[in-house]
Amino acid sequence: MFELKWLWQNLEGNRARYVVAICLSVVGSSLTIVNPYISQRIVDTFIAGDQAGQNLATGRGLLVALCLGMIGFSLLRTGLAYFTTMQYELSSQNMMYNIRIYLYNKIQGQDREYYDRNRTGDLMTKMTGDLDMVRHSMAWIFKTIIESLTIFLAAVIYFLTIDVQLTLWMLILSPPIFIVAFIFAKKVRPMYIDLRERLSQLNTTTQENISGNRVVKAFAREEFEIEKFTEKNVNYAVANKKAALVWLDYFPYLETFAQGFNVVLMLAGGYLVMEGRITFGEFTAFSSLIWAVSNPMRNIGIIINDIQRFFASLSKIIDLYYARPAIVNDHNQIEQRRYEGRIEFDHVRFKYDSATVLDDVSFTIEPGETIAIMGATGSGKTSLINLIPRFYDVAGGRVLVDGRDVRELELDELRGNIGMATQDVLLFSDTIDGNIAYGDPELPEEDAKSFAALAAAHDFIVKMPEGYDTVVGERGVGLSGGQKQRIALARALAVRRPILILDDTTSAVDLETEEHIQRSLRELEYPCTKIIIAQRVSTTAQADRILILEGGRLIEEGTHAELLAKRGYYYDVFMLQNEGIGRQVTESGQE
Ligand SMILES: Nc1ncnc2c1ncn2[C@@H]1O[C@H](COP(=O)(O)OP(=O)(O)OP(=O)(O)O)[C@@H](O)[C@H]1O
Repeated sequence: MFELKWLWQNLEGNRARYVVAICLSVVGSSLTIVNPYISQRIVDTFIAGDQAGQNLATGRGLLVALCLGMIGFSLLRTGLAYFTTMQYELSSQNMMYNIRIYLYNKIQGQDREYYDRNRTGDLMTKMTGDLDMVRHSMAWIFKTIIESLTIFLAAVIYFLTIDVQLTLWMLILSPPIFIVAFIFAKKVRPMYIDLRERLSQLNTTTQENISGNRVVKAFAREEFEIEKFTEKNVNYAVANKKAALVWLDYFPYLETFAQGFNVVLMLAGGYLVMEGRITFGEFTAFSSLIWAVSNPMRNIGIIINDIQRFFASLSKIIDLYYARPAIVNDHNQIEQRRYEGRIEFDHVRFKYDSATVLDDVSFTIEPGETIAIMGATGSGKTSLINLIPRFYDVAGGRVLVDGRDVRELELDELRGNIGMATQDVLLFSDTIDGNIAYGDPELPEEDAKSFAALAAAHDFIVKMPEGYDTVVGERGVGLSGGQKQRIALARALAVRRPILILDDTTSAVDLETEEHIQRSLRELEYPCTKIIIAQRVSTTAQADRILILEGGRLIEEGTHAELLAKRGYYYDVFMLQNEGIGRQVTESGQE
């Protein structure tokens, strides 16, 4: 079976330990029959046999030895069980540790499309609940199965050596138990797959609610969110109960059959004792080992339950394990070149699934140029810039950097030549200094400060209680939208890359601050091609050229003055923005 083969492969480095654990399980479980055997000897020799009285008088030494043997074997079994469990735990924990690292790297290596398709809550479920279910199965469920099977077989073999007929009478109950268990397993499997899906939905709802908590509060939608959560919670609980109740449907049959072993033993065993075919001691051995046959049968339902959960979780992990991103970053250790920063879009077409977002887009940006991109919301601006670091691949045409198709370039090198501040600002829960130096951990504090000053962030940072050492909360909590944008800009500038992409980075800052940032960008001390997505004419007016996108097509291209003269989309936006603020920007781009 593929899943088990996969587990075995991933057990590498811990296989010997796991095999030792299995062997010890088998040995330890086989020893279960030793004490019933000693009991049988004691009963036949000293209690119920014809010579019992005489043996008791003359063979006390043997009796004591047998009793000590029983105690000794009990202790040995306990010690073995302890050591065995430790081996299972160690090997399964080590294996999961390795798989967890691998999966985490795998998630890191996925492309943007993967993140578009997969929910965070689902990925979190895979990395936590599913992995733990598999570990639990490796350590406990497999152990239980192996030990139950061994005890069952050892008991049956021992019974056969005593009396074949009685053994067969007892095993008469096994086939119906297996049939019931098989039907149960078939019925319950899809339920656990469904249950796993509902758990993932529950986690996704919880995760979205926690990360979107500020929006929930802003719209006073707590009640709605609670209802949404309750619905998912009820769904999960109902599915859980349904699966548990299926087990309960089968439980009475399995339990009755399991109890039936005692009845068969009493009837058939009692008859054989009366007939003199087996001794009273042998009957005692049967009686004290009957659990070894009935318990595995009784537990078969629970084991099947766990096995189904195990396979449901394992298949999710395997999906993630083998997920191949379309855009693969091999992280080849090559010497990274510094690009000049020439960018060319050559009849680019791009789509998400089947929806075309960019169509026949062509333009060239020379090294050092500053290009502004403007367009209505949804016109494809972000999609366009995402093609440069190859977050997505084009559906047609080519994107070239320094004259080479980005698909031919080494991804680390390509991305290592681009500084980017995205529209959705994400800061890590770290110090402000740590956030600015995210792309270059070696960045001296003085440099972090000077980039913060360029991004108009220095003044507000030094006013914070601990200045650059202030820890910002998750996603930059404690900072205003504009402050977050400025730190993100400082972070993008601090890496000193030859291509700088800013996606609406100054949308939340006031005009005066924006002017400061524009000046900084013009006066950057390192050579850099800048692509700036902006909605304000005050930002775009300063650019060497402006591209206007509409419905995924490039409809206008030129300088501020050229586009105004064209009296098209840009001119309309210019007029609209300047009506209310007293024509701050003139046609020549000066304030
Ligand atoms: N990950 C995605 N999957 C599917 N469709 C997407 C995805 N991202 C964006 N789109 C769609 O692609 C189109 C262009 O989106 P894009 O974000 O590029 O526009 P934009 O011009 O940057 O908009 P805005 O100014 O609002 O940021 C939109 O219709 C959007 O719905």
